[in-house]
Amino acid sequence: MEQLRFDGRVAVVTGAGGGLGKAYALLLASRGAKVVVNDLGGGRDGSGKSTFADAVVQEIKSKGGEAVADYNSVVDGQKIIKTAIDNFGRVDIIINNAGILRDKSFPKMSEQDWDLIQAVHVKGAFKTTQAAWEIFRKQKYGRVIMTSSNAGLFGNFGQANYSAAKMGLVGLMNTLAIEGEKYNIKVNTIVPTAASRLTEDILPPEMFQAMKPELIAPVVAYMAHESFPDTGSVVDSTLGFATKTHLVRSEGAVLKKKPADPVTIESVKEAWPQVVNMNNAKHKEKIAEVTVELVQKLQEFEERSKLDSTNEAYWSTYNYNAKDLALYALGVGASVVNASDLKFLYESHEDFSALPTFFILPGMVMESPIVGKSMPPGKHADFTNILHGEQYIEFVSDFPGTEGEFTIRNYVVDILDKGSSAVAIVNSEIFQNKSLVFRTQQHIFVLGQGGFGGPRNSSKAVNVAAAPKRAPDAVLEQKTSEDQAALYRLSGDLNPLHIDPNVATSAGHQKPILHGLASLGFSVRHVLAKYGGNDASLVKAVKARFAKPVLPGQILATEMWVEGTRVHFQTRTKETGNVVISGAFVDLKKVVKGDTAVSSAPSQQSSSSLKSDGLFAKIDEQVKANPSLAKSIGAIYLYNITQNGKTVKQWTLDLKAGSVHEGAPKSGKPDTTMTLSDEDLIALASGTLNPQTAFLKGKLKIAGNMMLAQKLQPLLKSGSKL
Ligand SMILES: CCCCCCC[C@@H](O)CC(=O)SCCNC(=O)CCNC(=O)[C@H](O)C(C)(C)COP(=O)(O)OP(=O)(O)OC[C@H]1O[C@@H](n2cnc3c(N)ncnc32)[C@H](O)[C@@H]1OP(=O)(O)O
Repeated sequence: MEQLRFDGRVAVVTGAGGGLGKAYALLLASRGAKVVVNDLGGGRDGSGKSTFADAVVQEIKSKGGEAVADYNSVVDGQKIIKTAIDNFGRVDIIINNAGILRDKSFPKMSEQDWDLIQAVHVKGAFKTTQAAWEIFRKQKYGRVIMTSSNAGLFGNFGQANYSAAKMGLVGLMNTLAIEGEKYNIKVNTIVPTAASRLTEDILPPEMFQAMKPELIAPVVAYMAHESFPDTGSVVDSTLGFATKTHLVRSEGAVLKKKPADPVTIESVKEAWPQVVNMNNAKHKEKIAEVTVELVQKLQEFEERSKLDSTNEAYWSTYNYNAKDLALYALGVGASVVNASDLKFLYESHEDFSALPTFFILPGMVMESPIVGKSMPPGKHADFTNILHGEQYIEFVSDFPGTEGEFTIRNYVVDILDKGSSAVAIVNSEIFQNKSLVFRTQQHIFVLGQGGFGGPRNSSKAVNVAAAPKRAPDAVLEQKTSEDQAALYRLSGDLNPLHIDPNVATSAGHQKPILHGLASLGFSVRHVLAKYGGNDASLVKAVKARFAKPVLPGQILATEMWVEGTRVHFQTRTKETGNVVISGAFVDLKKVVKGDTAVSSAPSQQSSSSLKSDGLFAKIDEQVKANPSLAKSIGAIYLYNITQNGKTVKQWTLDLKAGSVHEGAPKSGKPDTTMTLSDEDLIALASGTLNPQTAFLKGKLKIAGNMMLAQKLQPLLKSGSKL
C-alpha cells in the first residue's frame, strides 16, 4: 500500500511532551506533518513546569522534521492555534490529547478536583477546537481527535470527575461531527490505554511495559489522515488492537395496553421486560432516526389497537435469511443426497427457495405469554404440559423471498375443553411492510387442563380433513436421524422435551420426541416432491394433526391421495405402523406429477446416451491421435454429468494415461472434478457459455484444481469442433 503521508498538513497535538501525545507528534512529523508540540509541562496532576515539549521538538528536528514547542494551557486553546498559524500559516489536525487526573472516591472529591478535570479535558478540547473551527470551515478541511477513556464509557471507581469529563468529550464529538459534516471536518474519538504518565501507577508492570504508545499512534494517525472515512466514531485501541464502540437502543415498548389507557407505575413495570429487551437493539446514526422510530412505533400501536379490539394480541418481529432457510431444510430432512433438495440448501442455487413449512416458524412465538394468560381460572399452560396438537398455514399473497422481516400478530381465538385436556387455538397473522403475507393457526394441546366447562369445538378452527378411503396414490418414506430433533431445534423451538432425556421421560416418553413441525416438514417435502414439482410457491395451504409422538431415528412414511388440487396425506412411523400425522392436506395452486426421488440412498447412474457422449468420443480420438497434447496437460479429470440435478453419467479424462473413458478413474484420484449438466457442458464446449460465468452461476462446480480445470478448456472446445 502507498505510504499515508501528511505533507503540507499542520497538526496540533496537545499534551505531546510525553506518552501518547509524544508518540503521535513523532509519527505525524515522520510522515511530513508540521507539528505544534503542546505541553503545559509538569507532573501528572498538572503542577510544575517542564521542557518536555522542547525535547520532542528537538527529536523531530534531528530526524529532519518540522515542529514547534508550545507551553500554553489547553484552556487557552486559541493561543495554541495561534502558535500553529504564526509558525506554519495553517492548521489541519487537532489531537486533543492533554489530560490530567485527580482521582478520589466520590465523597472525598472536592469541587476543585471536579472543576480542574472538567477544565483541562472538556473545556480544553472545546477551546482548542473552537479556535481552529473557523479556519477548518473556510478551508473545508479539518481532522479532530478527542481522547476519551474506558473510565468514561464504563465507569471506574475513584474517577467520577474524569469519567464525566471523558464521556463529555464523546458528546462533544457527536455534535461536532454533525456540525462539521458539510465542511469535510471529521471528528472522532480515540479511547487509548497506553503506558503513560497517567497509567504508570495503575497497571501491572508487565502489561505497562507492553502497552507502548507507539502501538496506538498509527491508529490515531490514520484517524487524522485525509483518507479516514469515518466521523463520529469512538475507537478503542491498545496493544495493537482496535475496536469501535457505540450505543444501541432496544426496540422499546409502549407503556400501556390501549391508546386510551393511562400510563401508570404498574403499566411501566409490566412493560419493563420489553423496554430492556436488547435482542433486537440497534444503533442509531442520527437523532432524527430516533424521532422517526418513535412516531412509527406510536402509530403502529394505534393501528394495532384497532385490530386488537376483540382479542388481546402479542406482537413480535421475525427476521430470517438464507442461513435460516438452509438450517431449517436440514432439520426437516432435506439432504444433498437428493439433488432436488439442493434448491432448499444452497443459497447460490438458481432456484434457491424456502420450504413452505418454514413460514410456520414466525407464528410459533415461543415467548408469547398469551396461551398462559388465556387459560381459565385454576388452569395453566406452560412447557411442562403442552403438546403441539395441530398446525395450519395459509399463504395469502406472493410466496415470501429468501430473506426478510415479518411483523406477527399472535392471539388466542378459543380455549376448548376436551374433557381431561384443554386445547388452545392460537392464530398468527404475519405481515410484511404492513400487508398480510400468510396466516397460521396452532392447536396447542394442554394436557390435564380440561374440565372447566368450556366449549368442545370452535367455529374459528380450521379443521383436519379425512383422507379418502382407498389405498394411497403414492407413499414416500424417509428415515429421520437420531439427531433430527437436536438439529431441528436450532430453528427456534428450544423446548427441552425434544433434547433433554429427563424432561422427556418425566413427560412419559421413552426419549426426547421429535418436534411435530419437524415431522410435518418431512411430509410436506414429500408431497411437494411428488405432486408439487418441488416448487414451494405452488403451496396455498397446509393443515395437519399431530396424532402421536415421533421418535428421532424412526422412518416416516407419507401416504398421499390426490383429489383435485388438494393432496391429502397421513404419515406413519414405519417401525410401529402408527399414524403420527392425520387428517392432513396440502392445497396446491396446481398439481405437478413428478417422480422426484426422496431417499437416503445415493442416486443411481444411468447409462442412457447424452449429447456430451459425442464430445468425449471426439476428445478421446484427439488424445489418441496427439499423445503429446495429453502429456502436456497431464492430469486426471473427472466429469460428473447431471440431469435435473442428479449425476447420471461420469467421464474420466485420464491425460496421464492418455485415455478417455466412461466412469470413474480406473486408478489414482482425479486432480479436478467438474460437475455440470449435459446442456451446459455442450454450451461450454461450443464456447457459448464462459467457464467463469458458469462457475459463478453455480452451473459448473469444480472440486480440486481450478487452474487445471481452465487448462482443459481449449481441449474441450477443440473436441467440439472435430
Ligand atoms: C406459543 C408457542 C407454543 C409452541 C407449542 C409447541 C411446542 C413444541 O415444542 C411442542 C411439540 O412439538 S410436541 C411434539 C408434537 N406433538 C405430538 O407429539 C403430539 C402427538 N399427539 C398426541 O400424542 C395425542 O394426539 C394427544 C396426546 C395430543 C391427544 O391424545 P388423546 O388425549 O388420546 O386424545 P383423544 O382421546 O384422541 O382426543 C381427545 C380430544 O382431543 C382432540 N385431539 C386429539 N388429538 C389432538 C391433537 N393432536 N390436536 C388437537 N386436538 C386433538 C380429539 O379430537 C378429541 O376431541 P373431540 O372428542 O372433541 O373430537
